Amino acid sequence: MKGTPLDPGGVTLDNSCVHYGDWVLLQDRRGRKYLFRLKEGQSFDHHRGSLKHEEILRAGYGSRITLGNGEPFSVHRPTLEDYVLYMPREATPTYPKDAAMITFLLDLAPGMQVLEAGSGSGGLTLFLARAVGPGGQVWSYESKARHQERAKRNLAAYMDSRETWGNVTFVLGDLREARLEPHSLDGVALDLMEPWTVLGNVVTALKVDRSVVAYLPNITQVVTLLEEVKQAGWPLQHERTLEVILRSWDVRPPIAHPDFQQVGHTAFLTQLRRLSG
Ligand SMILES: C[S@@+](CC[C@H](N)C(=O)[O-])C[C@H]1O[C@@H](n2cnc3c(N)ncnc32)[C@H](O)[C@@H]1O
Repeated sequence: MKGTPLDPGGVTLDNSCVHYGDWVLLQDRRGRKYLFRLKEGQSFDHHRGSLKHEEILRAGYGSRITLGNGEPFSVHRPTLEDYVLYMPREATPTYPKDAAMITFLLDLAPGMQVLEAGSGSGGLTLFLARAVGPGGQVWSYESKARHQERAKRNLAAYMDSRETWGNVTFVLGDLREARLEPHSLDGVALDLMEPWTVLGNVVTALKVDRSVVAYLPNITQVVTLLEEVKQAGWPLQHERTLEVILRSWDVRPPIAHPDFQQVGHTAFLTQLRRLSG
């Protein structure tokens, strides 16, 4: 219907349409995923046969397609989770379940200003950029040029085939030495080994009552972080430390049980909230 939320512009929205240059995710019947971009004249090669990119383009997103030997694949537009899990990396990206929870703990909304360090491979950057939207801003600090380059390329490649958000500023440098405007940030996400070394610089830039979330693989890091906060006397209140436990199931009746292979531990998320003191 014209003018409804389903068709805001009065035009038919076709979500299945794929173009050369777009990202495509092929999924086999066991759930294995293959991420690549469609290129004219190229083929997708699998140990059971190959598929011309042209055939995938004609089939479109949301379709089923078969290899010459009958092996079925479904064709999808990769989600942000797919993209971050399968994109090239220098540093290990924040795991998507944790990146999603970080945007939630920071209570990010369109138009907000958020800072992160380090950029790494740009995984968390993408989640933050999507949460604050085109009217917001992500300041992404990274001390290693090689990592920053990878993050920039991953971001550009993701945006390429989509609307450009234009809301990420990459800064090459150590966050400890950054000159940040006081009370300018709605949130800070730290995915680095020693977050307590940058907190002193970040705390004054954070607006009162807003949060810093640190992503820490080891509980010993969480303990050190909380000790350092206490010792330094920063006006930060420990809100909570949590793990995001994701347990997938294999449901193909009569089979129905948790998957035998699971993602075990990734990291702890520690949320600290800025007080006015
Ligand atoms: C685990 S990676 C971050 C991964 C990133 N969150 C992602 O999703 O791709 C940690 C990064 O922090 C950077 N780093 C460590 N200490 C830093 C500091 N003081 N200032 C800026 N970057 C820092 C490292 O060089 C590394 O690239």
